[in-house]
Amino acid sequence: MITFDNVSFRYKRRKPLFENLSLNLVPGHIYGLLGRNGEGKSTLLRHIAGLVFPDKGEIDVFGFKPFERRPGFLREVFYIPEEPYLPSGTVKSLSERYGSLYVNFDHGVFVKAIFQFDIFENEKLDNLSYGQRKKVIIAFALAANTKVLLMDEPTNGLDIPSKTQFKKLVLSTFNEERIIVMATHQVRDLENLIDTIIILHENKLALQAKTDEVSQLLSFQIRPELQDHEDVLYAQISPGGYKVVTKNIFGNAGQINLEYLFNAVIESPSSMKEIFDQLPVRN
Ligand SMILES: Nc1ncnc2c1ncn2[C@@H]1O[C@H](COP(=O)(O)OP(=O)(O)OP(=O)(O)O)[C@@H](O)[C@H]1O
Repeated sequence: MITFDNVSFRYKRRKPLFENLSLNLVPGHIYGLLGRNGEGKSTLLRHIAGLVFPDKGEIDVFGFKPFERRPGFLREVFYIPEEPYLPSGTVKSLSERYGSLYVNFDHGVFVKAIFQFDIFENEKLDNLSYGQRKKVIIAFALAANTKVLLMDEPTNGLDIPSKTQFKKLVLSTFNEERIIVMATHQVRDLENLIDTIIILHENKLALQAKTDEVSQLLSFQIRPELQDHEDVLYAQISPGGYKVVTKNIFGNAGQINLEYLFNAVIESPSSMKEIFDQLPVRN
């Protein structure tokens, strides 16, 4: 379990980034963390990883205070920053040298992921492109089998087939004991992968909802015209008419569009809050 209890934080000489932020993340879920540029997504991941500590409030990660960075904590939390660092050596040597830092490291998972990402085991890490380096660190992180896996913009630099492989690999290595949090702007890449959406907006948690809750409460449709639009929470013109987000009054769960959901939360935060306040409080 990861808990933020009334966390406030600002970088020195900067405006506040989080104000009394409370959050509960539980094992068995893949969270998608969304927010506009500079909203604090990377900073939130860095708080969980213990690389930044809060000015106020408490953070608990499976019983550890992250910023103490105890060995038991470091063995169970893997953080992939947007620009990951890789040491020198071959792809294979990464797993051989550093896998033992993680008690549950599965060399077989690493080899399989590397193969599926079309990377050669004997390739030198220094010679890899940005996207290939990203794939290697993702393969290593999935093989590390930590309880917590934090990924910042994991699909940046991945080509289209690799994004599909990425989703398959994440789902095939995921289990009920793990928490995965992915911060991204590439919302399409998260479709059918994440099961819970977190949106940060203006120093606060604007939304935390499971995808099935979103589809029960909201409807995403295309309307040829936008005449009677009182019920519309968000509309965007598109080739087939208007793509709109409305309340789901008929209760038929349909497909979610994460981009429109995000825009609806940013444009109509109070209406969205009212709708999502119907959900039970998470402890
Ligand atoms: N080390 C730092 N020192 C001072 N300010 C920082 C530092 N790191 C980030 N910031 C500032 O904190 C704010 C949040 O940054 P952060 O990278 O967490 O946002 P983000 O939501 O991940 O942004 P993006 O979507 O652009 O990647 C930004 O205004 C950024 O300039």
